[in-house]
Amino acid sequence: MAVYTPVSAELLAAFLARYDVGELVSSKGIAEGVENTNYLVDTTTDRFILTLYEKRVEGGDLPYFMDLLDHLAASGNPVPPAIKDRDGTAIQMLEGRPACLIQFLPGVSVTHPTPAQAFAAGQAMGRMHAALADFTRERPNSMGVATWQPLLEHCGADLDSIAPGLHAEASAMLDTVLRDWPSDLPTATIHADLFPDNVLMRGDQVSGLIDFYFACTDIRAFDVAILHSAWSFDAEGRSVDRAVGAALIDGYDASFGLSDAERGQLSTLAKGACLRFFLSRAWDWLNTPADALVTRKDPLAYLRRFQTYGTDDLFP
Ligand SMILES: Nc1ncnc2c1ncn2[C@@H]1O[C@H](COP(=O)(O)OP(=O)(O)OP(=O)(O)O)[C@@H](O)[C@H]1O
Ligand SMILES: N[C@@H](CCO)C(=O)O
Repeated sequence: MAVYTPVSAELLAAFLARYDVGELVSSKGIAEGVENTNYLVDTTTDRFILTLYEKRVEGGDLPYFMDLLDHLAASGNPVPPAIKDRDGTAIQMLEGRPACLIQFLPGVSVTHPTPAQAFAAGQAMGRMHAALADFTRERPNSMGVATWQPLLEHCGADLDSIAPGLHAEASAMLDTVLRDWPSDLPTATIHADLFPDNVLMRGDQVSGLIDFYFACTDIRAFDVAILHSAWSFDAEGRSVDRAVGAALIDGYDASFGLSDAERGQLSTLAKGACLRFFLSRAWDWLNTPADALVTRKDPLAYLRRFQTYGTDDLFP
């Protein structure tokens, strides 16, 4: 369960008193997620998500994320803007962490996406990219290609405690990706973490896109590659569902589209996506505090995906 920072009922009730949202009825730590502390909060008027920003989210980046959400919401994308208190402030401090009260969106995250759901997710990403074409703010990717070598070095030989020989294998993965990484593809604002658990669905329709805290300026097609690597494998990364993968790309093409140059680099971008999530998971595996209520995610699930992108042509 991702609750790094416990919030008492008394403190939460006092926090909510800043807003016109009624009084606290109940709150519950949310099991999903590894990055931030999230509570589901019910008041006498509505349901909300309370997020306390933890390790990888810098407080100084929050105004960028809030502007991005406001921009997407204004253009009809199903994203949850932060609620403003009576003074018009969205970004607060709670238990020493930056915190926001966020609109709750209905829907569920799918665990085993169908091609129809994958099409809808690809289409939703395309609509998001279309809406972001005139979003002018920029943020470097804090988990982008330039960070992978230092992160690998920080993990160091400890990687071998996860699996024997893992440090050497990860170094070889990095060499491959850095050798092939494209430098001439269009950059734009991307979500950079659009996993199935960050897409809320009702049936085959997308009802919410959440968790924009890795959003940044990077190669736009990298977002599509991240989507592909996250959606078209089983959780352990052992088997790939080509129909789901193809549906993601078809959905994206239906609402935005890839150029031939972007399409030709998807395999390299997908390997980069695997390396990024392998490294963040490996770092967390080695460094998660013993008392954190969080379920660590398996880094090897992304090593296996990387291997599959290396052997199979998943973007014919
Ligand atoms: N606005 C929202 N509406 C409904 N549910 C939400 C909302 N925001 C978050 N959630 C729920 O909380 C869970 C965790 O949120 P989120 O994905 O933002 O956490 P995280 O720790 O940043 O996760 P991740 O590991 O994906 O980076 C989601 O899977 C979803 O169930
Ligand atoms: N979505 C990521 C967590 C964010 O870094 C993962 O599943 O590893």
